[in-house]
Amino acid sequence: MLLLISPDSVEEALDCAKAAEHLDIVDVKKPDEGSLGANFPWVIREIRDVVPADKPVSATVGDVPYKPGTVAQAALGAVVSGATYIKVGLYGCTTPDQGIEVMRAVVRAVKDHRPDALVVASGYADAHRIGCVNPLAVPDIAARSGADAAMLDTAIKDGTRLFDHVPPEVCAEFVRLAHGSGLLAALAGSVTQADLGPLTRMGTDIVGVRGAVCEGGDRNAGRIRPRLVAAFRAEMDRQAREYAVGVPAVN
Ligand SMILES: O=C[C@H](O)COP(=O)(O)O
Repeated sequence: MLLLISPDSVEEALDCAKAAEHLDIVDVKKPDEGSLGANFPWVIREIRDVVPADKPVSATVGDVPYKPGTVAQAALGAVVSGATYIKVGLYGCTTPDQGIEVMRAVVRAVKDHRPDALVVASGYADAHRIGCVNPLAVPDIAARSGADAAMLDTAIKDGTRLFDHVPPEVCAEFVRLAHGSGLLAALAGSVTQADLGPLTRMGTDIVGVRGAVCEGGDRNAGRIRPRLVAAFRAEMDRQAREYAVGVPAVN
């Protein structure tokens, strides 16, 4: 399982860089513009410059409306700025067809510019609270639009977590659906170390985290701390080892 960490600024990205050996992907976002809030192109560029070259930089394109042209252009902005994982939150898409339309436009915009960039279609575990597409529709949206990964995050960061909205057995079905279509499965949403056992066992490819590696577990007021990234990775590694030898780790 890969560890994706979401800094909100160049300063936080520098702290991620200090913990680079413990993480896999640096994901640029702007949390004060939403769960998948998009940051400025120059911030993506500066973060690309300070993160070690062997670590991919991801960027969120926003909690996007059902406006395929607008979103495609924003996605191109992210890839031109140096991101090679482009994450789109299908916030304003109320039907799978709308999600496919938006994601097809994004895939074309991104891959025309950079064929090796990965496109991530993200739904929301708490979709029922915001009225967007059902979490289990996301793998099919991703597959039918030519995206590379299906993801879930939470839209409303009020302390509720991924598993509060989509229980582990349903997340496991999400992962199965994604893998069945040849996609990567990414899961996030106030994930804590306690969630790593189930996430590992269900075969999650990427876990996305911010709050759990911020001081005080506070994704807004707290800052990302290298020692918390290291501790999170240590628990991921422990779960992976236990799973590999068939001994369920005690959470
Ligand atoms: O992509 C991952 C998100 O940044 C997760 O943030 P969170 O762990 O604070 O919910």
